[in-house]
Amino acid sequence: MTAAVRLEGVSFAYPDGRAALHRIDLTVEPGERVAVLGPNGAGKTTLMLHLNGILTATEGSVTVGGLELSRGASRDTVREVRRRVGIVFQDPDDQLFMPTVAQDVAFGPVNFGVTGTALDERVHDALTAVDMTAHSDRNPAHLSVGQRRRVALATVLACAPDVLVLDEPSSNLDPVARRKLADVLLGIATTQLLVTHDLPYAAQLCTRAVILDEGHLVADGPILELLGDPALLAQHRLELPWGFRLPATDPHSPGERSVTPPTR
Ligand SMILES: Nc1ncnc2c1ncn2[C@@H]1O[C@H](COP(=O)(O)OP(=O)(O)OP(=O)(O)O)[C@@H](O)[C@H]1O
Repeated sequence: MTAAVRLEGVSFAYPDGRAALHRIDLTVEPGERVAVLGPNGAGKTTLMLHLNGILTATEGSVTVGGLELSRGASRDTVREVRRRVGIVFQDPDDQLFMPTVAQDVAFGPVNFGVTGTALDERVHDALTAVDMTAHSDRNPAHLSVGQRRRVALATVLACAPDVLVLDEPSSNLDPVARRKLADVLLGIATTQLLVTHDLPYAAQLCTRAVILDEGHLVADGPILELLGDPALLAQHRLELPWGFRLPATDPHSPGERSVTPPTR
């Protein structure tokens, strides 16, 4: 089976010379949900930006569904990878720029050639998934931060990506929006990478976690095993919130996961 995402020996240094990734090897299979954890400055965002060609590895290779994103990759390759990989940035203002919510959500699919009824359905389904249909004619700039985050997610869902990358998806969401987002993410079979400091949310959504620290991938395994290792967490400035207990059994195992089907 072709990996959804494969990084082999990926190193990256910013133009000012700061080395941010060191020989990262990571393979994510189709349908996996992987949490990317680590302290501030660990390299999580840098890694994420390699998955659709915003940054290109200084050394090593990144492939998405078998397509390689090297420095010399053609425009067509980068465009196809950008169709396959949807990134939801932490700051929704990075991806909202149209006069209305509906136009913002339609922007991506239109760009990839979707028109007519298919386009209307994409926009409707994506806004339904994030519970924002009632706001479709509003100016995104007039929405609250949490509402803008939900619209930003809809802009990516509407493109039906093979790989969904989310940077701190739970920040600024009220508890209901947070729960509904979890339902949406658990209800779609898309491969997902979740970059987050919200360890309970990661445990709820992901089966596997990787820990980055100072640009090195220092741990990779079942998320409950990693989060259940206090020494490992302490070593990498990770902490479970006060009073939080990991589930005694794996909530992701068949029959035990509680998933509310998304309304789409
Ligand atoms: N544009 C840039 N130029 C130079 N160095 C950068 C740039 N962006 C990030 N860095 C550095 O690269 C390293 C990794 O940063 P990155 O943003 O990937 O970390 P992160 O794990 O996402 O952190 P956080 O949890 O704080 O969001 C840090 O040392 C950071 O200072």
